[in-house]
Amino acid sequence: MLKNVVIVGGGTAGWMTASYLSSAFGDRVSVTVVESKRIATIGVGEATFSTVRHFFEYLGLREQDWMPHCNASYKLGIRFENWREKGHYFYHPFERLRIVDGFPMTDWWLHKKPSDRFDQDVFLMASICDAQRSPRYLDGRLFEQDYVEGREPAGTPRTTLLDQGTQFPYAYHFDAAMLAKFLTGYAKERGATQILDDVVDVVRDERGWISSVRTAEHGDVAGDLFIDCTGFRGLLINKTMEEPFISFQDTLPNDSAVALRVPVDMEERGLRPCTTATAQDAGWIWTIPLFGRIGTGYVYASDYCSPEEAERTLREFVGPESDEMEANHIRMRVGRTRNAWSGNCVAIGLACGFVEPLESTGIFFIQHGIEQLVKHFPAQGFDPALTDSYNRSMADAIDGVREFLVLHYKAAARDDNAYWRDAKTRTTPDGLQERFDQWRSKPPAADTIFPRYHGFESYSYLSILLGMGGVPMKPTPALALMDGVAADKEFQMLKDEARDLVKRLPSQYEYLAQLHR
Ligand SMILES: Cc1cc2nc3c(=O)[nH]c(=O)nc-3n(C[C@H](O)[C@H](O)[C@H](O)COP(=O)(O)OP(=O)(O)OC[C@H]3O[C@@H](n4cnc5c(N)ncnc54)[C@H](O)[C@@H]3O)c2cc1C
Ligand SMILES: N[C@H](Cc1c[nH]c2cc(Cl)ccc12)C(=O)O
Repeated sequence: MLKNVVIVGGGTAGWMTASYLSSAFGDRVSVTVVESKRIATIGVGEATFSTVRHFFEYLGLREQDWMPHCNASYKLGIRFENWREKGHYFYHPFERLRIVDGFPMTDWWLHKKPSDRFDQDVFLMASICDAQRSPRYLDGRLFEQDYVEGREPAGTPRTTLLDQGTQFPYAYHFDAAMLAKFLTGYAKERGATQILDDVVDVVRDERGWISSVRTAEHGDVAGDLFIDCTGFRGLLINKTMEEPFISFQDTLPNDSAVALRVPVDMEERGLRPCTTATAQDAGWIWTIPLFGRIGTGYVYASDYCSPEEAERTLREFVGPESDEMEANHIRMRVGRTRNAWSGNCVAIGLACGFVEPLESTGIFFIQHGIEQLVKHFPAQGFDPALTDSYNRSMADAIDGVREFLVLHYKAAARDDNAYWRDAKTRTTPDGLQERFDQWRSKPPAADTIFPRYHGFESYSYLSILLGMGGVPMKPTPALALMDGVAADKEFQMLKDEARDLVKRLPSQYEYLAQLHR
């Protein structure tokens, strides 16, 4: 059996991988992380998917075990601002749609139009986010009793439902560097070895597979399986194994970012329980509220905006609190490595692939890559069928998210400059235009979205299409022939429940202040 795993890279990908493998295999597999002291991690990556809770559960970690160490807060969804026109906003929440008489509430919304805020009419989360409420009561109970959480107390045999479509009502925001540090401790306590050194060369055998990585001061580090977590560099998978990188630049032009970390007085400002994506002249600005500061950054297309202009725009957006803060300029490699697994080398994290963080998918790709690696873990012989299956799963997840992100720009009603007008006519990934044309007549459903697992369900597509406002959606004809009484009752119930929850739930600041105490 395969015994020695060597991970190169100590960012979020490196230490998430080391933690998970140490937790999965214990001392039956040796895990070594080689990370440079000289090369910085990307320094961003702070909002997640709701399925990240399976990662922490698999490690036997409860929220109170890790959140206080990472300035973590809750994310009930994403608030998209100014994508339709200035002043307009809507939410894409972690909340499935209720079904009435066989149709999702968005279909009934298109038919009855109870108000101009579809998100407030069909989701509870929109009101909870607007009121900056916590998803948990001060005694820790979750607002939505339907969610049976903690089925297995931490530490017993774990289940990971990542690809079985659990829908938990929230995700997290956390400080990426603090999480990597926390997971370093977790992994080392469970036997992982950390070597702080630069990999300066890679030794390959006669097959071209990696036999060891050569470090500057600690000699050669041999292994059976090598995990490339070196970020955009792709030191092992691209540079050594020569796996080509497929650029998505033709369909997703945002290739740059400038980020700031800004301390804020949360007691005074409050703590919105969601990520905000505010459209700009050449991209969009993220605002991620952590406990004690905000993470913010402008993701933009360098064809339409210079780094200096982007930094000016970001500082103006944030205001005087940003004056003393140093900006972190980032060039993004958008696309994916053709095969994440080649020979005895597997790329996880930015080395595997990346699309702009509009739907917080970077850490989702890492988690998916790790979970799939355990599911496809090789025997000594490395069965090519396992490698092929792994590569298909990773390619589908990244290609599916790419298509979903392109949809955001095609569906955005904004057309007030070349950047937003070009977004409507730019090349689309194969298959999207046909699906797009279908959705004009019949709203997206499970069988008409990207067909393979990529983390999103049809309600996410409906949220974006209805929120962005650029694609007129027709009501479903059948609803005009039905009495609709049950739908009216459901709209009223949603309104009553939302009002009641806003009244009863604590503010997110109140809940987190207690948790971080
Ligand atoms: C602007 C931006 C915003 C983002 N926002 C989000 C978000 O909100 N949500 C989300 O899920 N994802 C987000 N992401 C993606 C997320 O940041 C990454 O997925 C995550 O940080 C993983 O990075 P990594 O560990 O793969 O690479 P990195 O953080 O770049 O780490 C690379 C590691 O490799 C080491 N290394 C490199 N070369 C060598 C060498 N020769 N020898 C030894 N060590 C070496 C470095 O020292 C470092 O430790 C964002 C990305 C960008 C660019
Ligand atoms: N796997 C789903 C993906 C998902 C569902 N709703 C949202 C909302 C936002 Cl803001 C990001 C991702 C998703 C999940 O994580 O629940």
